Amino acid sequence: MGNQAARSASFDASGEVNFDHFQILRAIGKGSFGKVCIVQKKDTNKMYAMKYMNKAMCAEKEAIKNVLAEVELLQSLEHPFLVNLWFTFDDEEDLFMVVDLLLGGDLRYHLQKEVKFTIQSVRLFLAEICLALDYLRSKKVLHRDLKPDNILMDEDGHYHITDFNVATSIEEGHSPTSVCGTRPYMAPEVFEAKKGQGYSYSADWWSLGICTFEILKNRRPYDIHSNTTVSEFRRIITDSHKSMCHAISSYPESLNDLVKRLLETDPEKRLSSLKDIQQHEFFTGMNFDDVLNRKVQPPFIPSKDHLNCDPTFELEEMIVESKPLHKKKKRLAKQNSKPISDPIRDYLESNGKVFEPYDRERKKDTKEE
Ligand SMILES: Nc1ncnc2c1ncn2[C@@H]1O[C@H](COP(=O)(O)OP(=O)(O)OP(=O)(O)O)[C@@H](O)[C@H]1O
Repeated sequence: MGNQAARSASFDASGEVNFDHFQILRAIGKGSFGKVCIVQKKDTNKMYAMKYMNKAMCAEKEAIKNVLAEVELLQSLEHPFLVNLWFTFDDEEDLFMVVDLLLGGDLRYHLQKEVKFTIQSVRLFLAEICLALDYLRSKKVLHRDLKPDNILMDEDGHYHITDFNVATSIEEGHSPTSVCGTRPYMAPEVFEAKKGQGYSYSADWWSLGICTFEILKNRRPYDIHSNTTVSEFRRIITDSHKSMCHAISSYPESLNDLVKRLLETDPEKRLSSLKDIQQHEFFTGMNFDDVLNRKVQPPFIPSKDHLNCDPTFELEEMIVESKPLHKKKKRLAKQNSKPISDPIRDYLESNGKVFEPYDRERKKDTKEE
């Protein structure tokens, strides 16, 4: 991406974090609400992924509430196996989230490439994600959309959970009851939440069970789709339970048992805590402190020869995009005379709040002083 504007911009590194503090290197991805590019912070030279969402588009898609909730939630979290938020700021057009840069591609990408994960890889994958889920539980957070698309790998082969768009905080004594997430990965109690009792942390562990099966077999255990109805759901799970068990029967018994216990339909009986995991035979001999400290060498390391993402995003940004990021400075300078509506700040104002940029680096410095 051309970055003349960013490069030549003068900026005050001691001031509030903003777009000028970063050099835009290249576009790497596109989600339903925004785009992602690789950036370098000019004062520290650290690399990050910068997600930016057009404010007007957020308002059009009625996504403002969720986006702001995600930003607020991410500010309270930090863990080696999450994609951590470092900075948030905005300008007239966009809301920016600067997060850990993970260049190993998402798990979906590797499944599509038909990577054969060894038992040892699956073991480390599970240990790292279980540590992240345990951390989320300690923060009273339920992710609600754990799936291969939302698990990113770093260049060393460690796993990181991302996309907290539908995550929720669980208040003491209040179980969430809204049907949320991606159907093929949704726990039965979430799928049936409206007629049931609500659900809790164990819902994420069901999704982890589905992901684990998918890593082993490169397909999901149950034929559930975005249009599967509540009444079909139970029948599909009951009818396919035997074939699910059969499909994994050639793996070591301890792994078999683990997958079945993650895919336990009764959330009360489901394996759903780090303690359960640490005591399970499949993890005999695994030192979870070493895992947490990234001292366990990942058996599968994503290829470094190429960026594990689609190069078309870069081309699209340069050719098709009507408001390219690298021309932002000029564009905003032209607009300066015109008053621009700001749906995000308006939304906050109507809720008695103001937009505040976030800077995790500065927070850490202030703590250390
Ligand atoms: N932290 C990151 N490091 C490296 N690449 C990333 C990072 N976050 C996202 N990407 C890339 O950008 C793409 C789009 O990510 P994004 O999170 O915006 O959307 P999504 O998860 O695909 O979709 P949705 O917006 O529907 O959740 C991802 O598929 C991935 O290739």
